[in-house]
Amino acid sequence: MRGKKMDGFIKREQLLADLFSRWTPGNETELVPIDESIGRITERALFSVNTLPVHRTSACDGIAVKSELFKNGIPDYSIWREGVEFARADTGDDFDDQYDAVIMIEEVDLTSDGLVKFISEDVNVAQRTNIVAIGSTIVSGDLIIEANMPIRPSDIAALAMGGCCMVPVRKKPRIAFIPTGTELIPPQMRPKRGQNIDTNSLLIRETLRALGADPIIFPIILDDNELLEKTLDDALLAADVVVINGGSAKGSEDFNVSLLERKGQLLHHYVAAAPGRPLAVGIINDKPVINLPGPTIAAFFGADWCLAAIVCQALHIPVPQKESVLCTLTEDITSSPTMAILCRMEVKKGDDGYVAEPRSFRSGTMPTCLTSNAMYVSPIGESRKKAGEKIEVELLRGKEFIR
Ligand SMILES: Nc1nc2c(c(=O)[nH]1)N[C@H]1C(S)=C(S)[C@@H](COP(=O)(O)OP(=O)(O)OC[C@H]3O[C@@H](n4cnc5c(N)ncnc54)[C@H](O)[C@@H]3O)O[C@H]1N2
Ligand code: MOO
Repeated sequence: MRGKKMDGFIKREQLLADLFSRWTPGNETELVPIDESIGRITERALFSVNTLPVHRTSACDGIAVKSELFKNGIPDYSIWREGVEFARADTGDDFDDQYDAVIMIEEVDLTSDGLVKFISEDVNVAQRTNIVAIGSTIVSGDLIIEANMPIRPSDIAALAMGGCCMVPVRKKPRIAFIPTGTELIPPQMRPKRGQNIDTNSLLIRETLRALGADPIIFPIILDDNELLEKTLDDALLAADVVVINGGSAKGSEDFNVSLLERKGQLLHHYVAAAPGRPLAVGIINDKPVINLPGPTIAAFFGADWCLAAIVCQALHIPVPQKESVLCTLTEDITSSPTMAILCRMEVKKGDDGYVAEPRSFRSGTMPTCLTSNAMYVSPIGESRKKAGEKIEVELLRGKEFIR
């Protein structure tokens, strides 16, 4: 009996390289208001149109004075009046140009009738003492942020300082996702015999959003060749990339790969990565079309290595790297030397550093696998890892949540 075929498949890296050599993502950009720019990717380097401070300001809470009066030490201040010989000037305040230095408030007492007293004789005042110079925060023409950078809250503050209120960013790639399968029902319904819950529309929608794409989620499409073709045509009109989910293997209703072959160019079917070996990629009307395998964990892995790379290529950014930690493996894991095999892991704090417990997608329930906090992908060539061995696993949830 012929079992599962596990060799002769293309490696993930080569599949992506082949796709990217045949597909040039668009260079579309748009201007977004600064308050909607979080997470977007800068299209070009951005420079300040502002100079701040516009005029010199006080560097501390204090009183502004004329430094020339202090040439010979503290002058006779007994008749000083606020607004004449001195003025209040707190941190960041502008003040009248007759003053050119600021004395910290801790050095003086201000009386209720507007007089001032120096607390100590030991006060040095020179021109520009405690003064923030014009343009010392930012100068018109200064670089604020480079091109192809994701915008964070502190970047937004820098853009605001520089007067960049409409931000040129890369357009979010529109990724159509078509869930296929007559057996599928939405999560709000109770499954009956022969039915299965569509988990992947939500899984992929949120994955794509987090990657910076604009997902277009189609309704569940029955396993009907004509309907699938019509939906694919609609998706190609609406999106930059199309993902058809399910129907990727060899079942009697697995139409999608032949559809892809018929309508465009099929580049690869089956990849040296599991779960999700039957993943297919092709090009139709110069747009990538991915047939992502149906099982939830296969869709997860395919999204993690394939869809993430496609979105990042479209956004001109590198694929985000996950934080990894070195762990001691608690159980043997077997993989196939010809395949990159995903094993979800639960990383815990052990007596002697972190330990990683395998959460197999074959044994155990799926939620323990899907909600686990880490993943390990066996490199090609590796067939086994033994309990007690050290392995580097990638975290899927912050280190601070490891228990
Ligand atoms: N004879 C063979 N059978 C299978 C092979 C093979 O090489 N030869 N490959 C297996 C592998 S590996 C995978 S992975 C799956 C791929 O399945 P398909 O992409 O063809 O998906 P379907 O047949 O439509 O469904 C399989 C399974 O997944 C569920 N599914 C589909 N869509 C969703 C969704 N949106 N949300 C949740 N679950 C979904 C579907 O209900 C089925 O249970 O094929 C193996 N078989
Ligand atoms: O065995 Mo398949 O590679 O995805 O689950």
